[in-house]
Amino acid sequence: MATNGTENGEFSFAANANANANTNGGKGRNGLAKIQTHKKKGDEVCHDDSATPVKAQTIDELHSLQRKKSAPTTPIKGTQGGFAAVSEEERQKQQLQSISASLASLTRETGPKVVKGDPARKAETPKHVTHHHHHYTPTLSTSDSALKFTHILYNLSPGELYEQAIKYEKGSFITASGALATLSGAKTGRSPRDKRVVKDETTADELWWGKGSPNIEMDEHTFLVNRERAVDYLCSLDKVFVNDQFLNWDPNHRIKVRIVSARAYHSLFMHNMCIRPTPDELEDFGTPDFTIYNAGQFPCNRYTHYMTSSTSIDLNLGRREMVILGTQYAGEMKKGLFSVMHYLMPKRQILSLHSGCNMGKNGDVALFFGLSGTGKTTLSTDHNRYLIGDDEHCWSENGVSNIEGGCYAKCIGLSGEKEPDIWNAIKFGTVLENVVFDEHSRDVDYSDNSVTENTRAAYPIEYIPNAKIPCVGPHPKNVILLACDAFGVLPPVSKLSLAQTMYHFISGYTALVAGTEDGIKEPQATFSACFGAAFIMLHPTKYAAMLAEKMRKHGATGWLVNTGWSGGSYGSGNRIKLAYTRKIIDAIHSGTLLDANYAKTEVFGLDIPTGIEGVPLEILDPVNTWSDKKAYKDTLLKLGGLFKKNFEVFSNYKIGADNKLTEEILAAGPNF
Ligand SMILES: Nc1ncnc2c1ncn2[C@@H]1O[C@H](COP(=O)(O)OP(=O)(O)OP(=O)(O)O)[C@@H](O)[C@H]1O
Ligand SMILES: O=C([O-])CC(=O)C(=O)O
Ligand SMILES: [Ca+2]
Ligand SMILES: [Mn+2]
Repeated sequence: MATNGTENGEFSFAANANANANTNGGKGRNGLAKIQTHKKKGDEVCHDDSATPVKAQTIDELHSLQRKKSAPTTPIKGTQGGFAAVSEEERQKQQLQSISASLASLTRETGPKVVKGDPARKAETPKHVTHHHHHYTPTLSTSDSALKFTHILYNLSPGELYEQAIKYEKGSFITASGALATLSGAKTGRSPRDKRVVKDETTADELWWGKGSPNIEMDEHTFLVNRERAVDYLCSLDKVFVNDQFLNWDPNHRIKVRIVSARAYHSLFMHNMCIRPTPDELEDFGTPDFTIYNAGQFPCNRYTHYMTSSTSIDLNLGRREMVILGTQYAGEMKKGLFSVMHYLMPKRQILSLHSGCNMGKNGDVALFFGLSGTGKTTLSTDHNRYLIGDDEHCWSENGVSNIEGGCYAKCIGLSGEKEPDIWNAIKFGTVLENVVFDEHSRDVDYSDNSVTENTRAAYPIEYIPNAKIPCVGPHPKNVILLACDAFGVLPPVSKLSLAQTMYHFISGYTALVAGTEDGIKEPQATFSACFGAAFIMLHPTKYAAMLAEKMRKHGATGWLVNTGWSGGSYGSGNRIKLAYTRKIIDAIHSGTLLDANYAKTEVFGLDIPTGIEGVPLEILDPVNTWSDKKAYKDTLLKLGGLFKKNFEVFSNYKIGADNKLTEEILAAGPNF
């Protein structure tokens, strides 16, 4: 035995100490006391750990053991009648060919060379390399871009996306509750004035264009210029994220979407917001019905026709493609796809709705319409009811279905006491946009609007404990129209006739408070047809007629709920307590409000209940809560006038089969 531990020419403190331990009773050669570990009887060698040895010879080998090779994302289908199905190798090749085809430039002969996997993992040599070839004969012309590989990070899991975000995207952090905090860059909300739709022979006739329409026209050629810009940008990167997912829980009307993006944040956001395919469904995915090219970090070219800023969100219904340039706000993808559904679904006699939706234990379904910030997510997330969805739905002959696989909740002022289900959904896997947190504890301060007022959480719907999965339900019984009336003159709740429901649906009113920085501002009335004019593709009366028809057929009751101010306008009154609004909503669901006694209000002619359990009597008629009665009347007339003015453009349109409903709707507005 070597005496100084230099066996094999190596020096080891442990070996040295052990050797000494045997010869001089615990004293090292230099007289220092040896650090004594448990000395087992009869064991002459002192081990510094008794665990079983690691099964690796090198550090690299050790690390390679840590990650188990996962089953292929999509398992190989069983063989049928002795004939082998497509081999895994072949299937992977086809999938990559499809992705290369998606990313193909329209002016060069081949799609990019794509390879699966993270370029950072050099050890893993690319196995499946694919080039997409157009059908004409390739020429020998080539470019630098044709020589390089683009790595495809395909349907990554939340864990993988967290790591990509944290390693490569500045501003990505794990919060104390496990969510991924991200920044969406310069844009923290949607850019409706930069959203363009290709006007071609078909869409020129089908879509709503002109005054009031959200569809700003662009031509096909300009679309292709922007598409090429986005595709070239994406292919120039070392890696892009590709998500293949679904929209719409109604299996007969499911839409396959592919999202190509440059950021892990975008991939995780869409992973949460769209419906996640099972491995089997992914295997049969084939060609997507719609593709998004999100090159949001790259601006559009101001020399390109139609471009008025560095942002452009372009929809081409004919090509079934959307291109995003110059905005990283993830909501553009969500709402862009919603626009597509607002086009595709009505073609199939299915009504698409900007609404939340939930269902009681007895199967009674309620829809919650309302503009941004009026309470769709907050009120459809109800501990006593099943959540079908918080924002986008379809109403077909078979009932309702959620379009999405996740929720997108506003976070400003969020508290665990007031909104426990949303609070608890902000955990591992959830994307938290633009929030502020403590740099050490990573506790989020939901009251902090330093980055933006529009802080958001995107989480899979199953993070809400009583989510109804699959997210479908029977025909709605109640249709609740939410308005956040910062003027404080609309009653907290009123029961609507069918004509009134249509009037308020087409009006799409809310009044939010403009920026609060330079002191108190006047409430700003917003009218947005169908409570989502920014996303509709056809004329509002088309959707209104479908809603009226469905409500009549299925005997649904309409309600108008003011989740805004009481006791005065913004500045003197206060926002109605969420607890009271919840009591009102409870009474609608249970049916007790349907049977209550009602009184009519002046100007708007609304039927207001004379009592609701758990809600102070005096707030039910807003006139009681204003100390200055004249100011109340003036404000009421002012708002009534705004409604009238807004509705003028709709007075020439026929809604439904005959003129009767149209006349009733026109008469159902404010009267003074
Ligand atoms: N009485 C009330 N009723 C409903 N919401 C209230 C009330 N008082 C305050 N709020 C707050 O208003 C906000 C409503 O936002 P919510 O996320 O539900 O909007 P949304 O209608 O889903 O909008 P979006 O379409 O933009 O997602 C929440 O922050 C909620 O806490
Ligand atoms: O789309 C968004 O950014 C948020 C949202 O739900 C809406 O505005 O209706
Ligand atoms: Ca919402
Ligand atoms: Mn919304």
